[in-house]
Amino acid sequence: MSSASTEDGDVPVDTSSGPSRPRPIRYISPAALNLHRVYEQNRQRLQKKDGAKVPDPTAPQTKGKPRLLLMGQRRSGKSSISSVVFHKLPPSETLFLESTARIQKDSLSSFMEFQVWDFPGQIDIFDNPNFTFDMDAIFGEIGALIWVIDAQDDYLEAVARLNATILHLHRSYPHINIEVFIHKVDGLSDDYRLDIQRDVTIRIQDELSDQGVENAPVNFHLTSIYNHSIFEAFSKVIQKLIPRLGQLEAMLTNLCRTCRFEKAYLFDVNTKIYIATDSTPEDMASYEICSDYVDVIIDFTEVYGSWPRSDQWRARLEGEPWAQPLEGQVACEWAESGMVLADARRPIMLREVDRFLALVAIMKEGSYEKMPQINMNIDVVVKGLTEFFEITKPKEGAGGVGPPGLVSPGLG
Ligand SMILES: Nc1nc2c(ncn2[C@@H]2O[C@H](COP(=O)(O)OP(=O)(O)OP(=O)(O)O)[C@@H](O)[C@H]2O)c(=O)[nH]1
Repeated sequence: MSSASTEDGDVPVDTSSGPSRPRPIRYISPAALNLHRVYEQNRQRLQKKDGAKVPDPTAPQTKGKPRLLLMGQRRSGKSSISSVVFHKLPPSETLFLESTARIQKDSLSSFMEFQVWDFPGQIDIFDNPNFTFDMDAIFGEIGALIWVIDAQDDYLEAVARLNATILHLHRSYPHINIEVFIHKVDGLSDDYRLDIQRDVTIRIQDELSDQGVENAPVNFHLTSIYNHSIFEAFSKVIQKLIPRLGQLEAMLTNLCRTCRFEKAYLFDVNTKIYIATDSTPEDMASYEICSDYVDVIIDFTEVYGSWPRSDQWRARLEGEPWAQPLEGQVACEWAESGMVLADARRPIMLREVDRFLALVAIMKEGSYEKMPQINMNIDVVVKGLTEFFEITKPKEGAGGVGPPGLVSPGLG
């Protein structure tokens, strides 16, 4: 399961004068070093190609952790989004969140390490009389800028500030993805949501093309913390940070074809963000049911995880149709796998990949009888996924190791 550490962030200022303080020595595994090197080379190559500024690789900001920056007007919902998605705060409790006074930095260790920075709405980093912001320290990492617009409020000023921000960034950091969350759409009708999205999109595109900026990487999402839309939007944002996402998708597409699954998702179990899915068209209803299923399993195992099981129970699970010792049926030693929930027609299957990731698939009617073959195929895919993520996983001793994910009801 993911673990998060929160620092009450100091505003990064330009500290060019005075000797730099020695930083604590941290163990970095050879795999992480190699990954960091490849990542750096790739970033510098991309930036050189476009003649953009290449930040100093020894500067403290290049820690190899992609960064998500949450920006927007005051009370637009930035802290609520971060708390609901990354800290499991119930949406109704965001009503009591205080306004953010300083940059809030979260470091998240999951299937990959990344950071989430929550900016106070009242600070304009490009036009601030009190501070000189170190732009490289903020925007130096490849990641995404998430601009939150309150759709229930007058959004013209928010759009104007977003335009100014895009224009500033476009010059020095043209590759940063800008993700616009048109937020708090829960109180709005479907038609009105689409009207707002169209209006915001046109206002941004018109302003950018007036300024001669074409094809800026700006994407739009309709979001609310009161439903799955915020998780779905974050899934899309995170997926852009995963190298070789296409290979993950190809694995899931092959699995769906071989096992005749309707849809398969690879979930980060802690945040319910999906890392990848197969190539069939996006389907919100499938995502919702799979996401709820992850929740059910987590809740269930939290309640019953340590329940001692009888030999009889174990014998039943090891018998037909699985015919395998329980240890052989689990994806890793910390976690249960191969859970099947059969509603009337479409069984849903969850299989853990490791302590962070779970494969969830919606099967077709009648596929339950073919579980032994399906399990064999899933074994192969889980092995492939494990290899894929091996290099990006946080290592023991390098910090950020969370408790086991879905603890087996039987093995607890
Ligand atoms: N209806 C609705 N309200 C939301 C949503 N997200 C956040 N809110 C509410 O918006 C209010 C402001 O949320 P915050 O997260 O504090 O806003 P912020 O952008 O972090 O504000 P600053 O820290 O001042 O920059 C809170 O009362 C939240 O409950 C949403 O999706 N729908």
